[in-house]
Amino acid sequence: MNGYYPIMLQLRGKRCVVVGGGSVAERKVAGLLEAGADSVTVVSPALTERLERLAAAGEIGYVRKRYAEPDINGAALVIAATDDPQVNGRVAADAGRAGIWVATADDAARGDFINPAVVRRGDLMIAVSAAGASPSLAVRIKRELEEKYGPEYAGYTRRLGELRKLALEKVADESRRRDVLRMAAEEEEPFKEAGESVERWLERLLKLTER
Ligand SMILES: C[C@@]1(CC(=O)O)c2cc3[nH]c(cc4nc(cc5[nH]c(cc(n2)[C@H]1CCC(=O)O)[C@@](C)(CC(=O)O)[C@@H]5CCC(=O)O)C(CC(=O)O)=C4CCC(=O)O)c(CCC(=O)O)c3CC(=O)O
Ligand SMILES: NC(=O)C1=CN([C@@H]2O[C@H](COP(=O)(O)OP(=O)(O)OC[C@H]3O[C@@H](n4cnc5c(N)ncnc54)[C@H](O)[C@@H]3O)[C@@H](O)[C@H]2O)C=CC1
Repeated sequence: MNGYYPIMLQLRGKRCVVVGGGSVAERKVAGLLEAGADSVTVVSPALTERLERLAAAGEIGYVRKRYAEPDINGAALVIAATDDPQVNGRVAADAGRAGIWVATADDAARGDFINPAVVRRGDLMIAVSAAGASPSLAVRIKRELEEKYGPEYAGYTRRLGELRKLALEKVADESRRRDVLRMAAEEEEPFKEAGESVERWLERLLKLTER
């Protein structure tokens, strides 16, 4: 069994380098951009059409050549996604020596992290991993979760965030505040009340927690 520690990384302002420009690299780049990474550079002699477009639009940096060690200078995160296991191995070794977090698309054992399958609904993020045993299982479970947690959860999560901010300001009693916030996250029909202002929502929940 593989042990992994799940964390949510803030990538804003961090240099991310993807080595390789094929279909796997394209998926990894898309994931980095969705996560808000603002400094993504691809190193590869060739790019997919979509990566070409992203490079032309300035959304990603592009170094048109085969990988060499200096390409990962100053990186915080590196993903090796070429179709050449030897190149991926060199990237992993170079990054390892430089103390840079690295993942390899062809052999998880050589890297420091792996990418889970992800459902994003605004600030709500659900990540599924089988630690490399079966990417297809992670994808299947992601699809099931997409059905259960639809696009409406983006707005619901945003409102919960606003409610929590307001409660932190207005409800001094810690245990009552915790009750209110737990109830808000468990409301049976959270979307029925979507027209309700956050202030009214808080009032209603406070009434429900009155002894
Ligand atoms: C270890 C890991 C390392 C990493 O890449 O991070 C890894 C490794 C490998 N994947 C392989 C194959 C496939 N990968 C996918 C898809 C995804 N793979 C992803 C993650 C991971 N893949 C990490 C572990 C995830 C975990 O378990 O937690 C996802 C979830 C996220 C992402 O890539 O961002 C993304 C779905 C995105 C989405 O749809 O949401 C599909 C299905 C498809 O393409 O539809 C197939 C074919 C079917 C199959 O094999 O099941 C191969 C064999 C290659 C070969 O045959 O040569 C290896 C190499 C190996 O196993 O050593
Ligand atoms: N982790 C995952 O989710 C998956 C991983 N894989 C693995 O990922 C590998 C790559 O798959 P694809 O993207 O489909 O292959 P691909 O053939 O579409 O792309 C390979 C890319 O690597 C580039 N490349 C080759 N040598 C290079 C070098 N020396 N320096 C920089 N770039 C170089 C090529 O120009 C090309 O852009 C596969 O060989 C497989 O082992 C495959 C499927 C899923």
